[in-house]
Amino acid sequence: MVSSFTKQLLDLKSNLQIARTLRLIWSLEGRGMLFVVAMIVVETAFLFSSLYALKGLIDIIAESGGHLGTHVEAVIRQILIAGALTLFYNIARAISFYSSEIQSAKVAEHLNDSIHAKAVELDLSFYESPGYFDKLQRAKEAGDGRPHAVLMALVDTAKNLLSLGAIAYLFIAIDWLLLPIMACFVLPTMMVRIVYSDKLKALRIRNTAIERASNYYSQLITAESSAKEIRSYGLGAYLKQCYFNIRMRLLTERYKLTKQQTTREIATTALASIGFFACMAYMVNKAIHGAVTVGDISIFLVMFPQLFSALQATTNGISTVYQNSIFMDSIFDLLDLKSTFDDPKAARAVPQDDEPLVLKFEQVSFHYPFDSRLVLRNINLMFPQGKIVAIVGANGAGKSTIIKLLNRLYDPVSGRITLQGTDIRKFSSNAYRKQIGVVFQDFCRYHVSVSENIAFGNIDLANHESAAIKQAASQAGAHGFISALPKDYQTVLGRVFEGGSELSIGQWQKLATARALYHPGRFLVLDEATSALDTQSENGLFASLRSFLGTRGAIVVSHRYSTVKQADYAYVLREGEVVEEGIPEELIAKNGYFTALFNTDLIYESSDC
Ligand SMILES: Nc1ncnc2c1ncn2[C@@H]1O[C@H](COP(=O)(O)OP(=O)(O)OP(=O)(O)O)[C@@H](O)[C@H]1O
Repeated sequence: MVSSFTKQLLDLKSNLQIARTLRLIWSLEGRGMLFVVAMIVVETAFLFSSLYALKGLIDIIAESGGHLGTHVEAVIRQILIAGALTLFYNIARAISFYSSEIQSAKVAEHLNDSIHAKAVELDLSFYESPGYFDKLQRAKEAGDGRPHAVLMALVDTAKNLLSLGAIAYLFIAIDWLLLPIMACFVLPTMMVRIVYSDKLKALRIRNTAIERASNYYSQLITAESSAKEIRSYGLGAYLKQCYFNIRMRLLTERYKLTKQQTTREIATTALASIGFFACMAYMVNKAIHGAVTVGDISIFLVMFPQLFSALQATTNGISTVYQNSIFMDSIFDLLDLKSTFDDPKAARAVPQDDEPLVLKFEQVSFHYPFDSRLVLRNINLMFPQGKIVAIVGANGAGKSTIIKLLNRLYDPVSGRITLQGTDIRKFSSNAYRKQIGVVFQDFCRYHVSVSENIAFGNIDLANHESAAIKQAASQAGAHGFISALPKDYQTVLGRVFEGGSELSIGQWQKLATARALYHPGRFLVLDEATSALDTQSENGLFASLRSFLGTRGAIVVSHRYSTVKQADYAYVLREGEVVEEGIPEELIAKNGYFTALFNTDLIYESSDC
């Protein structure tokens, strides 16, 4: 038992996390926290002074031997002192409670902000790693209240130690023997608590992975994204059972431990009660012989439960500090992650002149961060501003990967991507990305207003002109359905918020296109941006694409010939390599892989003619 307690105290990693947590709190809310600590000390001082004043009062009453008349003044003075101290104690307690709540909320907000800043700062490769998700999930699970919990547990422990010191002083003042006698009877209960809090902590760590599995099932059962399939495949009962089985496994282990703890605690608290009565008998015996006063006995009666709870709170406090430090570990793990690509210290300015820009892939090869398989091999591509360039290929050929590299979400493993002859790694990634508006294949549906959905395309703009937003929507073919929404451009979308309107997948896709068109970049990337559009909408978009592109360049990924044939140039990708390239009509004439890819479309086209 003792070894587990000392193990906790000597656990170096936990100690480092506690120190770092305190440094974090200090850096965020140092003064406020000092105030909280000071108020707690003041509160404790008032509590024990008021108790001591009460003891004095009882002693005066007892000494008067039933003739209070001669002691009235002393009694009134003592009552006033005890009353004033109790009042000050209550005020100090209220102030320390209020200030600690405020400080805790402030620290929690700062911490949430840091976690969000880290999630935004890290590059996309982190989202490929299950390890990152584990860290993010653990940090989120740890909760923003942990630093405060560590601090409060430390402060409470200090406060309880102060109380123990004050109680010990009072007991010694009555009779020093009381202290060792009670320690013998009370300590076993404390030990049981320490040992079982340690065992509970170990159980929690052991079961983290199972706990996550149960969270996964719970999320699956309740999420909107899985609601349709769960109903149509009738998966509800099965998934519910999976969740239940895991929870039962977790609960059974927990119950077993709690049961053991309870039986041991019953025995040790019985021992503590024996200790209490032994001390009482000892005190009464001394009182009979006039060695202690009635005030001493009264204060002993008041102090004994205080001693018990202060000891209990001290040991619990130490356990809480260490348990919370494990959670802080998860938060610090996340905050310590470093982005894998750093912007250059002296970043080049992205060319702003009117001269048309050219983006180039030069001998680019690439594999994803956690997969050594090359998905692009020595590819050369050219995207000039003012032209529409198509990238075509079968599923898995590497088209979307090119778009991710183009947007500098990853860097090539060899070769380079250039803008106007300069390696794009020499620009700041934010400034570079401002040149490219993208509709990703798996675009995002923002559950905010229609206007915001479009304005997100150029969030740095100070004022969003509603005419410009409408223009982007019209170009994307979205204006019609937006006008029919209850509050047209001010309608909140999705079902996450009260009164939101849901769109069809095709309508969401048109909105994503409007967002990219609203983007100020000189290139527009459409990665299968019309996959959910009806033929009429798709034809409408591409028929006018060239006119509203103006001087911008476009890079279009599509599986439909009707779209690809609008391009000035096309690259044909097969298993990560460019196997054909040229003007679409010439590629058809070649009758090679390009023609094979669009065979069915071509048959339809010719039958339409
Ligand atoms: N995050 C990833 N980690 C590892 N491999 C990936 C990742 N994303 C894609 N891949 C692999 O890279 C290859 C190219 O994928 P990519 O998404 O670029 O294909 P695509 O041509 O866009 O296909 P589709 O037409 O189906 O959209 C595939 O073999 C795929 O398995």
